[in-house]
Amino acid sequence: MGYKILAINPGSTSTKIALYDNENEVFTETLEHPIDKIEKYDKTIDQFEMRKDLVISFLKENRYNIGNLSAVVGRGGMLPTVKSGAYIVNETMLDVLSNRPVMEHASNLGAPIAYEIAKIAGVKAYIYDSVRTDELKDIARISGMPDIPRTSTCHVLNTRATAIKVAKKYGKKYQDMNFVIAHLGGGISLNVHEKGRIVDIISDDEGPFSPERAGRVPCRELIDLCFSGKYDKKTMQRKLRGNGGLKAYLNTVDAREVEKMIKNGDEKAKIIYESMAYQVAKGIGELATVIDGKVDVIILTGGIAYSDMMVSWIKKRVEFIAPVEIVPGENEMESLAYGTLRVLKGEEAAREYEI
Ligand SMILES: Nc1ncnc2c1ncn2[C@@H]1O[C@H](COP(=O)(O)OP(=O)(O)O)[C@@H](O)[C@H]1O
Ligand SMILES: CCCC(=O)OP(=O)(O)O
Repeated sequence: MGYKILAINPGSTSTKIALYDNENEVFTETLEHPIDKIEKYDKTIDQFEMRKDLVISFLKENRYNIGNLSAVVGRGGMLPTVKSGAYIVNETMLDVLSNRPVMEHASNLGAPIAYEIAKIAGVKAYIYDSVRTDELKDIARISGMPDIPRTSTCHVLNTRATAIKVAKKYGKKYQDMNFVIAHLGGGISLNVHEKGRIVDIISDDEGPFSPERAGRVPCRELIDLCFSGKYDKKTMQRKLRGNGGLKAYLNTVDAREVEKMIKNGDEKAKIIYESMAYQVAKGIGELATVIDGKVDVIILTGGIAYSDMMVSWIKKRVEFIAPVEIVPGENEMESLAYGTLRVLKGEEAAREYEI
């Protein structure tokens, strides 16, 4: 039987949608949202109607019959804590994402949009491998400041699907291998998978800077800057996420642009870009210690893993730990669809969300 799955992935300035017929992609479309339109909304959830209407209009204009869908899946948002895999979207989840998400993030719109479209189709809506999947070991939760325990926020969707793929390539089960994975996108995060469980992570504010994020910065100076009176809270948040990293140093979030600058002899661009590689390598080394160095494979994934320059810089520092596999791209639409397909086929169970 052919399962038809609609995947919805809201990003900061676009909503990606994709239709899958079993494992086969029927189409992927990026619905762009001009920044001036997005900026007029106070909270992320306020963009719900606008983005949902755009998705439905696109499907109607292209004569896709919503009634034919078997399931709809959205990127899982900033929920307090969830397990890996699939959850059925329910009213409790929608309430949390609408009224008290852990953080403002476009992924908070994934479940509500999926839910509305699934309602029209008369099928279930799911989220899969939410950014807030938290399987950390207790020892990983201690931060050094009791007020701020460590929790897990990282690129679970792509990294877990990629690890499952690489395990297959090695002729093994994901649950039988250990991976350290770096997702190199507009934001960078790393995680360590021990026998099928993400036991520790380095989130996008604990480690390497990235094209648009500052990563870990010296705390004392950060506090001073926050209280300097120079910046309001929103501006400080944007310095960490949105206007940090490559954007702050080189005024672009496009790694390809940075590589052009380097090829044209720009020394500043070179040291900044190489420092990003250096920090990613440091993160990989840090996470290797979590599993006593017993790393089967290191994986580099995300858009910047297309870059030979970046990959070679990271590889030379970490390949003494384990073989390095490169799986470029963010692969999120496929990961959402394949995860949901496993649920529809009965290979995995979907959880009911509760607080
Ligand atoms: N061939 C490439 N070489 C270097 N960087 C690339 C290449 N293709 C995409 N990128 C970079 O990947 C980043 C986006 O990563 P991606 O995982 O696709 O996005 P996001 O995290 O925004 O979803 C951008 O900085 C982009 O410049
Ligand atoms: C690191 C948590 C997930 C996240 O920030 O995703 P994006 O980089 O896609 O915004």
